[in-house]
Amino acid sequence: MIQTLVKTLNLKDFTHGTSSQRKAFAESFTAGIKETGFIILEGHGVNPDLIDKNYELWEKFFSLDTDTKKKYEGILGGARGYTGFGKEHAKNRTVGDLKEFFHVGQELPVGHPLSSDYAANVWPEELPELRQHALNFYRELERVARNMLEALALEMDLRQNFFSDMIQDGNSILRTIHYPALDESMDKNAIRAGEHEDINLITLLVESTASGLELLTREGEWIPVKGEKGQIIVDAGDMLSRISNEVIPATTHRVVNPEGENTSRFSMPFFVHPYPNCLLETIPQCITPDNPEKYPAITAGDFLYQRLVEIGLIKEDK
Ligand SMILES: O=C(O)CCC(=O)C(=O)O
Ligand SMILES: [Fe+2]
Repeated sequence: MIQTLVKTLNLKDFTHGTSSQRKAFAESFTAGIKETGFIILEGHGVNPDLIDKNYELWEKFFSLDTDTKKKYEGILGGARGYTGFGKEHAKNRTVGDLKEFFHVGQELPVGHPLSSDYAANVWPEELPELRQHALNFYRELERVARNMLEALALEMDLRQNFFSDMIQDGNSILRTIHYPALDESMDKNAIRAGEHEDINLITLLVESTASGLELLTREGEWIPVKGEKGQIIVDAGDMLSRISNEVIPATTHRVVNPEGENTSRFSMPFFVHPYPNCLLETIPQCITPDNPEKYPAITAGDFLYQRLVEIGLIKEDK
């Protein structure tokens, strides 16, 4: 049932296909995120060795002692660097998630007009190789995101670069997450990642090392989704929901605690964000008499700030 509900698509159909294959890909992707919330992507062209190398290096980082990891903590509400265990919680929860993670953000050349909009990345000095591999991976995921957004624009009858221009030099985040094996000291009410929607336009979830990811169907049923090695799961976030006037709702998902073998889990979501000054305005085609405009325009930066307060990563200025 799960296999039939969440479609598997091949990105080559869009990047190298005939015009009818491109159209079919765009249609299936859009229908998938609209109706189910997730699609599984193959043929994305990200080198498997690059994925393995990133996992290998990040696993080494998370195995460092807590004091060492904390040297890289606390940069702009977790926008960059390390966020410690239990700190982030889903929007309507007070119990922290059972995870620690590390954020890598956009790096632009010195003198680039947007370079001062972004905090500098932090790199663990214990792992000198990490920077190059993480940034290569970031660029590759940006490329895949751009393709997916072009497909979405095609299906929505928008100009090809409508969405991909929004993420040009954008504020996307590569998050590597470590969910440790459960132990007695952990809060019994906590789960690996509480039910939530992502803040951004779309998310690319690179193959995780274990199961646990679940999707809430439009019918209100939780179903497990596990990408196989080499696959990327793609879902829609709140920003896309907002500008599409909820025509494409954000996907509700969570990561549940292991039931069988109690092992740690690693995953790497890439949150695809616009540049901070990008105006999130409702797409006119998504406003109809039955679906009048729901949200005023807001910049991506302001929207992100509001949401980071809600999930406990930023304390609001009073
Ligand atoms: O670990 C996963 O598979 C999903 C993580 C997630 O949903 C998130 O960090 O927003
Ligand atoms: Fe998420």
